[in-house]
Amino acid sequence: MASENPAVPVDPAEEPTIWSASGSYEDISYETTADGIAKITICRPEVHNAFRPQTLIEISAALVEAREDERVGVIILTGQGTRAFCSGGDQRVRGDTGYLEENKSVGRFHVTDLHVQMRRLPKPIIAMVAGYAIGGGHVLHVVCDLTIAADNARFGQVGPKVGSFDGGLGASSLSQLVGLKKAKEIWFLCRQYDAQQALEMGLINAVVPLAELETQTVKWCREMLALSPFALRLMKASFHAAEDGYLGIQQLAHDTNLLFYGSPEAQEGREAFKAKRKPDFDQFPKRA
Ligand SMILES: CC(C)(COP(=O)(O)OP(=O)(O)OC[C@H]1O[C@@H](n2cnc3c(N)ncnc32)[C@H](O)[C@@H]1OP(=O)(O)O)[C@@H](O)C(=O)NCCC(=O)NCCSC(=O)c1cc(O)c2ccccc2c1O
Repeated sequence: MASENPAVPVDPAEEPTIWSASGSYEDISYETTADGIAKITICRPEVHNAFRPQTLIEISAALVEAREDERVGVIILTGQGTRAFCSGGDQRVRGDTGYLEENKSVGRFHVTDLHVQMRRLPKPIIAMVAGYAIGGGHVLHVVCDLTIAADNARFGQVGPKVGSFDGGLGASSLSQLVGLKKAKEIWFLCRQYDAQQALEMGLINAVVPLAELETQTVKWCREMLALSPFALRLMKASFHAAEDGYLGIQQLAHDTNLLFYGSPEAQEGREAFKAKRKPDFDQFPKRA
């Protein structure tokens, strides 16, 4: 919002949001703001934004786009319209071998790789949820780093009702969020929970009026954009390191490498190799 008094600087968190669309996608849209927010929207409102393989392939491509874009610091994942964030796998293309991509006879679960990609992506991903986050759509928001929900949001798992289950992050991350007993309740009873209940159980970060969902989510994004991107990257990796085992440690370790490469000590090793001389590491302290 423009300040009425030109002497008073505009709070960047209050700047109006102008989205620019890019890419050519069938099931999603990809938009960015000039100040570094990317928004990925599932555009299948006729099925409450259920995903088919193509949808997940496109989300994955858009995440790569957002990751590679050095201007982007935070990513919003959402669904088109106000009735649903996402209702999970499109049951119309669920085959006997997994979800079927067009023109393929053998199915698979594209979410397996997508969940890993979201977890390893070194920028915060924020789920912006209006309406249903159900089944695999619920797991998607669980895998996001933060969730802002509209007051009409409804959360729940339906797997055991429809002959499915997600024992991956849909179980482990969920129980980290809400505790083991509550996570088991969510899966064993397949109830739906409203936004307030979800907030109370630690499943989401905030509930806002539906009409303010995007402005509030953008405000959260801008607060993150004002912070050190590398510190956020390391915090995301740190939160996942233990649960992700060696691969979690790998992420943190390689992030440390990124920092180490900038140090005179690492540079001495590189320069000595290139100059075909012995490296002089004696100049560096053996730090306590
Ligand atoms: C979400 C609902 C509770 C909403 O109910 P409501 O009564 O408001 O709306 P309708 O039921 O009338 O829905 C409107 C319209 O959308 C269609 N639709 C909704 N969800 C889906 C869906 N997931 N797939 C296909 N179509 C859907 C619905 O049929 C209506 O169409 P019309 O033509 O009749 O108008 C309720 O809709 C609901 O319960 N939906 C089903 C939720 C569901 O079963 N989701 C799948 C769960 S399993 C899953 O997601 C999953 C995916 C994976 O990739 C996995 C991978 C690995 C392991 C496990 C996985 C997994 O479990």
